Amino acid sequence: MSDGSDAASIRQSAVPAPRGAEFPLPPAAVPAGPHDGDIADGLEETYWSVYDGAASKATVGQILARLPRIVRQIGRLAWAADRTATLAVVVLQLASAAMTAFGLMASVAVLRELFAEGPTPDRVRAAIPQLAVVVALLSARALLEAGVAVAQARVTPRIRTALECEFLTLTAHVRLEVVDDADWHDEAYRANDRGLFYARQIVGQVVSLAAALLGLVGTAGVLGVLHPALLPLLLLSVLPVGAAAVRTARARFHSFKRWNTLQRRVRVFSWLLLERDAAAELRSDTAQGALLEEHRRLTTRIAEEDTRLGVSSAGLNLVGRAVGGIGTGITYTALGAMLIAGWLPLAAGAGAVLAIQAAQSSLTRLVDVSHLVYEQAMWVDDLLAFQERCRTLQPRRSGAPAPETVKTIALDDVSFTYPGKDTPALNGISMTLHAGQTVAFVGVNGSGKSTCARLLAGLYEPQDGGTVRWDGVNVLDMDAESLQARVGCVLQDPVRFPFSALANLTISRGTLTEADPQRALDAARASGAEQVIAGLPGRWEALLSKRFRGGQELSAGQWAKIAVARGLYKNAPVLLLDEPTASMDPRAEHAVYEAVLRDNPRPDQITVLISHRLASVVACDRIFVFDGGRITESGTHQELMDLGGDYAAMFTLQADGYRAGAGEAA
Ligand SMILES: Nc1ncnc2c1ncn2[C@@H]1O[C@H](COP(=O)(O)OP(=O)(O)OP(=O)(O)O)[C@@H](O)[C@H]1O
Repeated sequence: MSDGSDAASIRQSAVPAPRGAEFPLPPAAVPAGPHDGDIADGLEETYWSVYDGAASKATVGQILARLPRIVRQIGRLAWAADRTATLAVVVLQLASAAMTAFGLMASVAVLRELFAEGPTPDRVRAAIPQLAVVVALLSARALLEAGVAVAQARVTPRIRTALECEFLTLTAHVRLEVVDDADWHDEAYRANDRGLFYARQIVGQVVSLAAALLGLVGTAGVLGVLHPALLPLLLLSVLPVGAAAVRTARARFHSFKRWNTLQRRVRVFSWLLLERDAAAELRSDTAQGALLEEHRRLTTRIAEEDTRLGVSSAGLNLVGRAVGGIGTGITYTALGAMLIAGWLPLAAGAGAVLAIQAAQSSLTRLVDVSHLVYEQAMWVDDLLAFQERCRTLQPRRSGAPAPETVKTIALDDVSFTYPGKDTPALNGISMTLHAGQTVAFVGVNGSGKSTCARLLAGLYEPQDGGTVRWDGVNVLDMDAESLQARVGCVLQDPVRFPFSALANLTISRGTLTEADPQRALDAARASGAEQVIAGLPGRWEALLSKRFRGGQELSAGQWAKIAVARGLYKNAPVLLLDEPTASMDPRAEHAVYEAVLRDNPRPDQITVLISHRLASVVACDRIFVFDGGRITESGTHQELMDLGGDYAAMFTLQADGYRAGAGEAA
């Protein structure tokens, strides 16, 4: 051990020099939110709003050109989800459109009887059978539409469930380094948040689109039967209505985008004001007022946007109706001329008026829904493209399963760079670990310890030709997930599974329902989780989450013990402990190390311990010191102390701290 003056000089060399003045002062006014500049502008550019307002930018031609593909795509999804229900939707929808057309023809027949020569009572009596037909057809249409709604209600949730299951299966299995990629994460969030949501909505919209289109075709057919010259007349009447509907739909989508942007921002503030995790800090920072002020400012803007949208919609509707009115005026004038010229009987003229009105309302609906479908299809496309991408990012499923036991793991020239990073996290690491050994990884923050552990766990794969071999077999020749099943990992920030205490252990063996009671008890004893679980009402069955009724709250240290128990319960040939005791009290930490590292050495297990508290690694068989992604020193504690390098400097610094504290206390 070095004397005091040596320790002081080592300490001085180990402590990094203070940063120079190159780091600029922050501005005096804090930007209010997660995005600089104007709120709406900042949020509009976020990854998740990429397709918001797409329908307001697309031309009518673009929308029309895409619609058939969208309908085919949704049809395929529906067909795969439920063939019978999909077929029912199509057949019933067609039948309902036919009923509408026949209903119109029957109405013309009623009018013909009413406009015929003769006394009024006779004319009314003569019209009664045709009236009965109209009523029967309308009733049949109502029944068919109800049938469409029932079939649609069957198929829609199935599409959503099928897509959601596929989405989660694919994303939950992608390789770990993919999840580290911020772009992938953004896409996953977007697909989950929007794609799945709109996938459910779009089915109903496509059905409405088909209904509106069939309605339009049906009325055109009726007009063609009444008189072919009525068809150009229909065009004259519906075109201005269509143009007005396009304008209104665009304005609505544009405004919706702005509204949505603000709404998302408001949710951030409501979440912060409500969320349990933020509650303590919010109060201690006395920040409620500041957040409420921001919330109020945004909700005021939303209210303004709502009013603006309402006023502009009213204006656009008025213009639309005026334009439509001109079209209708021209149509009716032409219709009148045809009647005067005797081209058309009066009853057919009245029927034409009914048909034109029906066509106008079908067209308005068609324009509205096609904009909606166009925009929603962007999100659904996005989801499907993301799923395709995830299919190419799955772990290796070829190769033999990893062996149940391992004697030696050898890393040779292993390098690894995280996606999007320029500098490697690991750079030419070589080491050999033997069963029965406990090794430690130490080093400054960011030196590559956890990355190396994850490579050992098969969670990452070596790049640039480096190899990891289990008993001589390259891990790249093994099934990736079977390899991961052979490594128990306890991480510094363990997942707090909102399940029972027992399920929090069994999950490490891939099950929430089947337990090995003796193994669970042994793991709980060795980790110190036994006392935690014993103190819970319900013990093993206690639910570890306050989010649910009857759930229990654990402290960070208690969660750490559960996490260690989980790692031990896995009973794998390799156990990685990545700063598992950082949040434990000193006695609990000591107990874990005693239990895991000293009392319970397993000749068939390789244990890797990552720790910044160097007192806990003293007893390890070998210590690897990491710096900048390389191993700079390795050996036993004594060998490294004798070397007088970084490890000795760090160890002495920590030991000195305790000694100084003890001196002051004395
Ligand atoms: N998921 C990630 N994505 C991108 N870079 C990462 C990721 N995880 C770690 N890194 C980077 O890789 C380098 C090594 O990180 P690593 O977590 O392996 O260090 P460490 O020695 O375990 O650090 P610590 O002691 O702070 O836990 C660091 O520069 C870090 O910023």
